[in-house]
Amino acid sequence: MKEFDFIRSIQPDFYRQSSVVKGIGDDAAIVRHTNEDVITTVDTMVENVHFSSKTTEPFHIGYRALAANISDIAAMGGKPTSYVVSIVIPDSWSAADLQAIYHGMKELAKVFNMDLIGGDTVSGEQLVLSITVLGTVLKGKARYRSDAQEHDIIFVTGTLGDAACGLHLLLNATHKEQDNYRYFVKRHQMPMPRVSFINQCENITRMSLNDISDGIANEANEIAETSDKTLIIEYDKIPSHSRLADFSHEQQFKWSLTGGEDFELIGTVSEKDWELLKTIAKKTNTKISAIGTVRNDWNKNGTVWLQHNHQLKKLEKSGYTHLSR
Ligand SMILES: Nc1ncnc2c1ncn2[C@@H]1O[C@H](COP(=O)(O)OP(=O)(O)O)[C@@H](O)[C@H]1O
Ligand SMILES: Cc1ncc(C[n+]2csc(CCOP(=O)(O)OP(=O)(O)O)c2C)c(N)n1
Ligand SMILES: [Mg+2]
Ligand SMILES: [Mg+2]
Ligand SMILES: [Mg+2]
Repeated sequence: MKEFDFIRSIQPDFYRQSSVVKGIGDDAAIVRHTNEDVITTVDTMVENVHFSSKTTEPFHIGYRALAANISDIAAMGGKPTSYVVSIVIPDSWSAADLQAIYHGMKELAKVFNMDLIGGDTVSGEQLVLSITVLGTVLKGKARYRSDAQEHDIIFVTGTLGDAACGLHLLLNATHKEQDNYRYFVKRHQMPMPRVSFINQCENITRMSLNDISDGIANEANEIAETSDKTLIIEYDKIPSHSRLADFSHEQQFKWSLTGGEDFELIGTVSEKDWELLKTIAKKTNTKISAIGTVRNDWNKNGTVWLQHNHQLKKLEKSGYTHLSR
């Protein structure tokens, strides 16, 4: 397929958002927002780093790349509205595979009423998919990692370690075992960012917030550092799916703390807002768990501590990192 035919084939027939003034078809896209702050985020997925032929069908490559970006919009307390896609395509990828990648993005975009408004197409050695998502939040109402305060309750949505367990199964287990643990495999391939929950939280006066892409050991440390507070997390309170108990304690420990890619939210709220947060979670069908508290301890601020087996140990920033060599 030629570049122009490809672009024509992925061009949307209509735009859902009235904010799109110009979509695909000019030198750049134009969106117009007058009453909201605009959120912009980009994440890139690279073959054999974020996905491989063993772990993801082309459909899932598109789906989870967009999900990862939408999750960052949710982590700012916003609503995703549109996305821009940059793709590097090796010769070996068929036209049908490329359509499937876009189909994966389109399916998730439909859920959140989002529009594809532009992108870039390049040929290269390795499949790379980079997505920029735009979103909106009421003026001045964005949620920052730096807003944790003393006595806050630390919460997480959903269950942790699921996606890492799914990845482990996809890389190491038989098809039969993968079928037996379809839930975990699906959590890796088709994560669902927590947009509806966070968009119902407008009456929570203050909340620090981060999404879990690299594992809570990382994300909790980011909250502790930027808020200059001490986070105390109780390991036994970290929620996990009941079937994670089929795996070893070491695996459960590693996946739930450092596995990443669950695209759940971790945040902190004041004690007085905790009941309201639980009500919102119930209304939006969101599992929510209190996993610890925030302290202001001058000689520990900027760090996270894990209460486990009657011991309090420093939880290092030990999740997934790039450029580690
Ligand atoms: N290459 C880069 N150039 C400019 N800013 C970057 C680059 N990489 C990361 N950032 C910025 O650093 C911050 C942390 O990025 P990252 O750890 O990837 O966040 P997340 O885990 O939420 O995706 C973000 O503000 C991001 O925009
Ligand atoms: C084939 C394969 N190997 C390993 C992983 C695990 N993995 C890759 S990147 C990553 C962390 C999240 O990606 P990153 O680019 O750091 O996203 P960000 O933190 O910027 O949102 C993890 C756990 C994977 N998803 N697929
Ligand atoms: Mg990132
Ligand atoms: Mg993030
Ligand atoms: Mg990362």
